[in-house]
Amino acid sequence: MSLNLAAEKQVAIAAVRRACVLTSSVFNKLVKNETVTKDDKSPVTVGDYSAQAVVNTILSRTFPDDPIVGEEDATDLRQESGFALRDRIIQLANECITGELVPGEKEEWGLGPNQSQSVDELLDAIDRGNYDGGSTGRMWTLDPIDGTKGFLRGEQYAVCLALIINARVELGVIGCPNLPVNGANPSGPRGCIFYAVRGQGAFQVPLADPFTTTPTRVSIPVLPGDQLNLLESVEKAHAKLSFNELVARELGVTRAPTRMDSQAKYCALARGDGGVYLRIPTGTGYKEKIWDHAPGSVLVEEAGGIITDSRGQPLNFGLGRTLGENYGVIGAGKDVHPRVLAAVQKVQRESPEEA
Ligand SMILES: Nc1ncnc2c1ncn2[C@@H]1O[C@H](COP(=O)(O)OS(=O)(=O)O)[C@@H](OP(=O)(O)O)[C@H]1O
Ligand SMILES: [Mg+2]
Ligand SMILES: [Mg+2]
Ligand SMILES: [Mg+2]
Repeated sequence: MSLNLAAEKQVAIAAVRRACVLTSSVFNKLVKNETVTKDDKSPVTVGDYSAQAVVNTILSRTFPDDPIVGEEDATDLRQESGFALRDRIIQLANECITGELVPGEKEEWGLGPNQSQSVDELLDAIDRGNYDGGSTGRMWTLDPIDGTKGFLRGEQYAVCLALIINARVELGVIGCPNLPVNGANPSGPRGCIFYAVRGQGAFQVPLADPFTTTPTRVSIPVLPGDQLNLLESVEKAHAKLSFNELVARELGVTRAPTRMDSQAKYCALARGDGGVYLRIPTGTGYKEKIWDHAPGSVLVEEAGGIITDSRGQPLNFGLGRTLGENYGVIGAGKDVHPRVLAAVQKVQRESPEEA
């Protein structure tokens, strides 16, 4: 049964749209000391923190009882060494949240021009993302900037938000400020939002034109010789690209893969720009985070695709902040997915050193 979730969808799209405007403008103003390295060596910028503050503030005003699993937390910003960064984040978040309504947003979701939030309010909003997750009830999951490395390079990144109810992703919204609106015209206008409510289909809407919504579908290969376009990570540390080469060979794919940061890969798959999402872990024991896959998975499923791990198991969003025992992610259209899964498993059997 499909849930309605009309209000949740509108709030989530409005919040993601605001965060996209914020992060695009931050990119143009970013200076060197506005990026810090987290304990796991990954980068985080004033853009990530302020986008999480904005989205969490909007969600908390509308759905005050819903917990949020967000990527970032404000611990570093509460220490004296983080005060300069903190002040910049507060300024950016307040500018964004008190700015003009974004189209499609209702008055009561945003904050008025005189409603700047205090430092504590915004740090607490960031920390609303500290929920541990779990298998029951409602929770949101937020990646304020997915693909921070892509963001810093001026390439693909995404603002990603999903609503999970009883461990099932029911709503996903992904904003891609740098993704061409038309995949067939890469030099054309950029910036789009993708969204899906389970049972209601998947859609794309340009960031600049919120009233032109188009349904998206995964592509269906017509001829047996049709070349699949593999969508892969950019960072070698995130996915084993040599494994992907063996899978491509097994599938008879000779065209070069498309490498792209972030859940923009799921969006490309959902609108038929790519044929396969393939992410095989590098064997370091890294556990995938739910915010890196929740919105993308419902989007692709609603666009007619299938998402599993490399064993063919569904992704389990009910185990906490990570996907736990899921190993790797394979996404593709219904007809293609079984072929890719078989190819992955064959390579795992025949080249165990790669698996
Ligand atoms: N070691 C390792 N293995 C797998 N995944 C990792 C790893 N380290 C980080 N991450 C997460 O990867 C997120 C970005 O994924 P991408 O697919 O965009 O990767 S890539 O940048 O294109 O390679 C990235 O998301 P963001 O931190 O939001 O950018 C991380 O959550
Ligand atoms: Mg990160
Ligand atoms: Mg991420
Ligand atoms: Mg992130």
